[in-house]
Amino acid sequence: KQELDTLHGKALQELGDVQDTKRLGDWRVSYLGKKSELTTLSKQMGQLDAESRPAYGQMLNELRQALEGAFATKKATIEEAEQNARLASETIDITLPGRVTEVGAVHPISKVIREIEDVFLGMGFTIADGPEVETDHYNFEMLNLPKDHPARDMQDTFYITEELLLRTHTSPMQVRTMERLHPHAPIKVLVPGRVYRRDEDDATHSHAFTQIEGLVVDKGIRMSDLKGVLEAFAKALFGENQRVRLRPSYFPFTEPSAEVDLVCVHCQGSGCRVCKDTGWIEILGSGMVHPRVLDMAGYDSSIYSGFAFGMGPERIAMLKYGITDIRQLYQNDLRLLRQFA
Ligand SMILES: Cc1ccc(OCc2nc(C(=O)N[C@H]3CCS(=O)(=O)C3)cs2)cc1
Repeated sequence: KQELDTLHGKALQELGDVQDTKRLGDWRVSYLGKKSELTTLSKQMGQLDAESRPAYGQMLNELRQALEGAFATKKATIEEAEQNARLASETIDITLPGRVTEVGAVHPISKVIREIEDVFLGMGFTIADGPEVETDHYNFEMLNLPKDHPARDMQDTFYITEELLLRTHTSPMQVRTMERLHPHAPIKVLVPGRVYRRDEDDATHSHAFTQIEGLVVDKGIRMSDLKGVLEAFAKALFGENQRVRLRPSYFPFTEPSAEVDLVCVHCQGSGCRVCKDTGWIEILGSGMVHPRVLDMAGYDSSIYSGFAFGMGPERIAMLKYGITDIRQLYQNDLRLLRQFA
């Protein structure tokens, strides 16, 4: 009896220290398994005298049941603890804020180019793309800028060879379009693209910038068509109550030529430093296509007429979004770019 009580106490004491199912399994093997003391004692029952055997057997069974019970309770406790631990680790706190996925943003210049393209697409223009490495022939000669013309040095040009250069405007692609569609097809084409200038890379100029030019050629195209189209463009981009003003100008490839002003977006025309107190801001250049340009490209200028315009999307973006320094468009400052997401 004494021996069994000691065994009972030892088993329960050890069970108290068991914390996980692995250790629990080991305890079960050592106290209830084939090689356990309990099993050994049971086997030795045969050596007992007959009259004390039933009582002893009874005590052995009670001990086994007690240990089995203690084991089952411990097992349930440990499993519950493990279950709770698992639940705790897998608990998702749904009140936590979501993880924001970083999204990019469209660059203000790209945004403006797309808006400008949409406006002219809506007016039935086609969008064309052309080579950035051009010939002197298409970049200058076909635009009424012969070899000795003084206007050439205005276009500080990156020459690659005597004949090859980086285009200084997107006009060559309009010439190519006329050559492809002449002598009769009407033309309404918009040519956005990168153009290059050699003059110093200062605060307001960059060697490479974007330009968008447009060309309309048909029978009976008049200056009023030019004004109407450009006014519709200005209203689409800068608001319905915008107005445009045409100021006489000169370009070798257009005659007459006109620079187009917008009512100052900053002061609505009352005058400020942005518009130098004139109330107007220049947004683009334009004019009726010079008859020689039409003839050289295969359209008979006695039958056909047309108008053309050219603008810088950087400048349009600056006006539209109130960006005062052109360099801000190239510094990739996220504080600026994020505003266009
Ligand atoms: C066949 C053809 C005939 C005529 C053409 O005239 C395109 C034109 N461009 C301008 C003009 O002022 N452009 C500048 C404005 C700002 S800018 O982006 O630096 C370039 C006026 S008329 C084009 C093609």
